[in-house]
Amino acid sequence: MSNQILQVQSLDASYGESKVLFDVSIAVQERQVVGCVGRNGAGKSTLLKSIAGFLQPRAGTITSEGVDLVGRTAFAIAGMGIKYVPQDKKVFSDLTVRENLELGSYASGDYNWDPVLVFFPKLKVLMDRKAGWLSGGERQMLMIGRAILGRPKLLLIDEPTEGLAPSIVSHLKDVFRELRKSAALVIVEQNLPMICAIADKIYALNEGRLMAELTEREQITPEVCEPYL
Ligand SMILES: Nc1ncnc2c1ncn2[C@@H]1O[C@H](COP(=O)(O)OP(=O)(O)OP(=O)(O)O)[C@@H](O)[C@H]1O
Repeated sequence: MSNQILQVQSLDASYGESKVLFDVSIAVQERQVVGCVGRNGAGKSTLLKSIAGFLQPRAGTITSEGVDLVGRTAFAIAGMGIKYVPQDKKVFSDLTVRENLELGSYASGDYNWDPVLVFFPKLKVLMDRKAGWLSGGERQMLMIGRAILGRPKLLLIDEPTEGLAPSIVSHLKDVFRELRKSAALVIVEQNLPMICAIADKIYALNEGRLMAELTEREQITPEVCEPYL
């Protein structure tokens, strides 16, 4: 279906000889929030990396609105409005927050920072601070802020709340609820109350295989997801 923001079909992925994903299929519609849960090493990050073009799949197809993503570079995929926020919260540590945002603007061609600063007003007072000195929460704000430049159609966000204080988790939850008004989100999360509060659909992975696809509101609960962690 061409109006699908993302369709992954029968994806196999590996690092060298080591196979990590087996026959994984997921679908994301416009403005949907899709959660991906699973134990450590289940292959969640590998799934996001494959979609974002950082890892070329061994088999399977990945399309966005009918356009094939496999074989395109990560830069080209980002240019199509599919932005990836990795788990490692890597920023340019020696550059200021402002300079990090400037690089995001340069890459996306979007120099309007108003939406970023509406979501994350704290970044205004941190503009001249080196990004390497930011707290984990502030760094996550910068990463997500940079990713929303260019008004992406799909955000792939890997464990955004890991290690963050409850107040920042709650803030990010509100930000994701706002972001979904203009973009679809795929969020890898271990925080089940948080992801269940905002997701329309949850995929559970285990040892590289899809174990469950939860689509009914009453299934999207921490209790139902817990056995997959
Ligand atoms: N660059 C790499 N080279 C080789 N193996 C890797 C590499 N990255 C990940 N793996 C392996 O692939 C498997 C899946 O890892 P992945 O990071 O996708 O899992 P995950 O579900 O995101 O786990 P976590 O929650 O711990 O981040 C693991 O067995 C991991 O050791």
